[in-house]
Amino acid sequence: MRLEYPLILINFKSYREASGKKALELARTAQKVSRDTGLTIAVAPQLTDLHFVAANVEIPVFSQHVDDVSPGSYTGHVTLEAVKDAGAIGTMINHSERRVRADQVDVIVKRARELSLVTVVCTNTPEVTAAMAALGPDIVAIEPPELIGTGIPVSKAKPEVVTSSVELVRRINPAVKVLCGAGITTGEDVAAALRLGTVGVLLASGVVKAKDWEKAIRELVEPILKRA
Ligand SMILES: O=C[C@H](O)COP(=O)(O)O
Repeated sequence: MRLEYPLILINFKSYREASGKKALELARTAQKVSRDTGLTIAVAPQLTDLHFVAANVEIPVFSQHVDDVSPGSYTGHVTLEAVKDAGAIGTMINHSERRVRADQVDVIVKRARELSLVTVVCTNTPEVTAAMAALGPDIVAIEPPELIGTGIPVSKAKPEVVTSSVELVRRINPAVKVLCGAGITTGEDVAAALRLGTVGVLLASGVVKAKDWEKAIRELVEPILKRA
């Protein structure tokens, strides 16, 4: 599946509000807004919900994590092959809440490419973003961990972190797309992220914990529609 941009990637994390049947409800809500607006809205459900969600929606579905192991005797691990079989189009790697070593990122990115899986490598500083871009993922997502879940958007609180990351990626590997995340909750936060040179956002609590998911997602994409 070829991803279109801008991209809104909603990470369900381990929130109870978006697990089990509710994971599919939220994914279908995202799909409804995506169909109405023509914008790419992707979801990253918990692993236990991945196949269930991917089998019942047409929007892009990502795994939140994979391990750097091949199929075989690896109890409790998650292989790229398994998330592909489950219907994911790609995977996040190295989220600040699920860190892996740089050498593991390197292995995963290379193997994901062989399997035509999209890779979203999460980073915490411009320097780490530059290092991860050199490994050739499809996407890097710069997210200062201290802003995660705060509702204080990185695109306004730390714009320089975003612009530095965009600039470094442009220099080191211009084929890599840049998302930003952490504290993104409003359409203006998304618009600010796009103005800073990213191609979209990675977010979680602003949608998952919203009382009205559809209203929250529509509000997020409104400014993008105005740009079009
Ligand atoms: O994966 C999403 C990021 O950790 C941001 O989380 P947040 O939108 O709740 O701040």
